[in-house]
Amino acid sequence: MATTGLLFHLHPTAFSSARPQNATSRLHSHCPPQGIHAAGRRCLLRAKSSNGHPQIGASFSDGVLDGKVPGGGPPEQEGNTVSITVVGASGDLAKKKIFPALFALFYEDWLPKHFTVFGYARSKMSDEELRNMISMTLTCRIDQRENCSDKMEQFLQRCFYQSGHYNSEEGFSELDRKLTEKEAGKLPNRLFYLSIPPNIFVDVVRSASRTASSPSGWTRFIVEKPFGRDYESSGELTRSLKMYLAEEQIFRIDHYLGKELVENLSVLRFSNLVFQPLWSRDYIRNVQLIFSEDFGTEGRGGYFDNYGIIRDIMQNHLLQILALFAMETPVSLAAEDIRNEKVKVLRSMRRLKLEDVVVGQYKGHTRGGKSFPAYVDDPTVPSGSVTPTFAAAALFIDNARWDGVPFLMKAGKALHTRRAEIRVQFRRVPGNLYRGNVGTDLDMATNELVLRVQPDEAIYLKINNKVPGLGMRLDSSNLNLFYSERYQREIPDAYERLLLDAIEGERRLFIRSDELDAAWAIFTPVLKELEDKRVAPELYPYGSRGPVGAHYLAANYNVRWGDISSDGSF
Ligand SMILES: NC(=O)C1=CN([C@@H]2O[C@H](COP(=O)(O)OP(=O)(O)OC[C@H]3O[C@@H](n4cnc5c(N)ncnc54)[C@H](OP(=O)(O)O)[C@@H]3O)[C@@H](O)[C@H]2O)C=CC1
Ligand SMILES: O=C1O[C@H](COP(=O)(O)O)[C@@H](O)[C@H](O)[C@H]1O
Repeated sequence: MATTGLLFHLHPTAFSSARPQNATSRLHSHCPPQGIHAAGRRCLLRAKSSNGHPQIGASFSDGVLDGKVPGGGPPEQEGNTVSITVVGASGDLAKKKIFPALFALFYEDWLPKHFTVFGYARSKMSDEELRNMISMTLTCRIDQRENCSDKMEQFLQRCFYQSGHYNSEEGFSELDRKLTEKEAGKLPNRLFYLSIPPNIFVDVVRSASRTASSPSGWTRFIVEKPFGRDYESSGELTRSLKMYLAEEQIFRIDHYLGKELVENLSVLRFSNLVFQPLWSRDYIRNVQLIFSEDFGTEGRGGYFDNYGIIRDIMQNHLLQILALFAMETPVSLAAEDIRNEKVKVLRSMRRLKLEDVVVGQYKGHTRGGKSFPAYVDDPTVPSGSVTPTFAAAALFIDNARWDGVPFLMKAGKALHTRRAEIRVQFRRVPGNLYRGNVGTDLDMATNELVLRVQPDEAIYLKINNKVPGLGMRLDSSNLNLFYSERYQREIPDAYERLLLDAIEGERRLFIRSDELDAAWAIFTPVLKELEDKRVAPELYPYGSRGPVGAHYLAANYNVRWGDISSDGSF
């Protein structure tokens, strides 16, 4: 049995109201009266998207190649089917994220009524073996009214496997034959998820687009990062992909854009009047984008050494957040309007200079009798590597809104904590009546807005407050929005949102090629300089707070990292 040995993960918030009310019905056959689900998404019978707006730009006229409908397509209809092929199905990401996300979508009734999942890789596997492999990482949002194992079994029965080489048209022709069989005469739409190393992206796109494109529905490709290593190689990759695909068919994924708090950034900005007048150089002193992980590159050193932390995290995840944070108000919530604004702000950014960057690399460390390895201890990392596992950078946007405001980024592996957050430090209160009551360091007494992306999603605003009593003493307190307290529902994984959007043709959370060009233009010169000069990274102990150099960099711009309190602790 495929379900033998299934791991059932019980989620405490499994009884969430986010689930469609009628759990036994499917979206296609059972739409709520207004076509809106409890979770705020539109019913699949209508064109829908994760921004809750009808899709503009997902139409039959989109990027038509050879008379087909490559990346666009009609709204979901009863006679349609979607086939999702995970290329690189035997790999880490597929097992860890993609199959579990597909199952979560199925479990929550977000997938179309008729769908098929295929795994494709070189490894030899039967359908049954694929199902066994997938079942090891599926997690259930169990509610007592429903049997999780039934749902898993239903999902697994829709999963199949095709073995083949990545540059093999025969392999993909055979996949095409099996897809056609499963599609059972319905209008076929096909999504390929390229969960493979980047050096074989183009091989797969060439073979799959030639031999396994949908004959009459849409065909889309989700491409995983890295999208090149610099401006030139990224451009080369884009040109190669576009030899076989229209831009509308390419869904460049940055999974940080699928995270709940990142998705909420625009809501916070554009639907709250209180923030709108404050969102500029007039009131904001600096913005900090902070990413840290409490583990090293374990197992991924081979990949990582060719990229380093700036390419792995800053040039994509943190820069994407920055663009959403700093962009002007888009004309609408339509994908192209948002992406146009992101490109504009990215193109207004100054090229990053070497003097505005600090790099670090973790070294071995023993704590409490336990030893933690150095980055260069990883057998897949070349000895003497100077690849940074930590970086801090000061970036600037040369436009009217943000002129002179430092946007500080900090990203590192093997630090003391796992965290991702956005910190907005506001200016001092002019002529503050209470300056005598807030201490000598007036910068410490300014307001700070924090969006904690993970873990424990939260938004909080640091304010000065009177300590109750007859005296006049002020302290710094937080106005808190802790998600776990406010919303009794499980937050979906970023890959769930992004997969659903790709199925629905919603491109808002995917990276357009001109965005990518603009992002690389900011970082490429400094990356080249770091490599040409073999700049030695500052070593920091595994599990520490990272290189001291990050503090000097911030101090150059009169900034103090917000994740470190006045006594030096976090
Ligand atoms: N893992 C992660 O956490 C993350 C990964 N990514 C990106 O997602 C993609 C997939 O990542 P991941 O699953 O970790 O990758 P893997 O290294 O696990 O590779 C996926 C599959 O590709 C095949 N493969 C691996 N190396 C080669 C090679 N040199 N030539 C041909 N085929 C190969 C293997 O399948 P077989 O041998 O069966 O053909 C393997 O199972 C990458 O682009 C990665 O950068 C992005 C974010 C996070
Ligand atoms: O893209 C990547 O992201 C992960 C971190 O993702 P998260 O969702 O777990 O925060 C990172 O570990 C990896 O190095 C990088 O390639």
